[in-house]
Amino acid sequence: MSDRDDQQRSSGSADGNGGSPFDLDLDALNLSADVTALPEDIDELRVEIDRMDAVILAAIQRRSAVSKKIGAHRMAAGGPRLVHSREMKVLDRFSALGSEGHTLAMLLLRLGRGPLGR
Ligand SMILES: O=C(O)C(=O)C[C@]1(C(=O)O)C=C[C@@H](O)C=C1
Repeated sequence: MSDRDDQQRSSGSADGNGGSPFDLDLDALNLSADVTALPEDIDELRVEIDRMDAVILAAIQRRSAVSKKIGAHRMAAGGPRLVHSREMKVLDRFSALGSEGHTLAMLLLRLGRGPLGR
């Protein structure tokens, strides 16, 4: 079995990306929600929390910047500030997290487009 096969198996999906259509090497970031192999030591677990927060923060900052860039392009071309269909897709995506996913998705959208009504 190849290393690639191993990666695909360990991530638990056929494409090795947790169902993502993107060519993301999520295995390299070690993002598996299976934490059974982690130590039981709280200090060590907190190091992993801190690492995850760094990844999440960087991802949110990049997402916000990309979203602002799209918005600027669209509005410069005379388009609308918001695209409802795209926002629905984001909300749907984060419903994987349950009801709090909606709150998180709304927050991500707000970070990208700025507060409404300005
Ligand atoms: O996809 C777009 O057109 C965007 O402007 C990005 C984005 C987002 O952050 O996901 C932001 C504002 C829009 O209302 C819809 C989606």
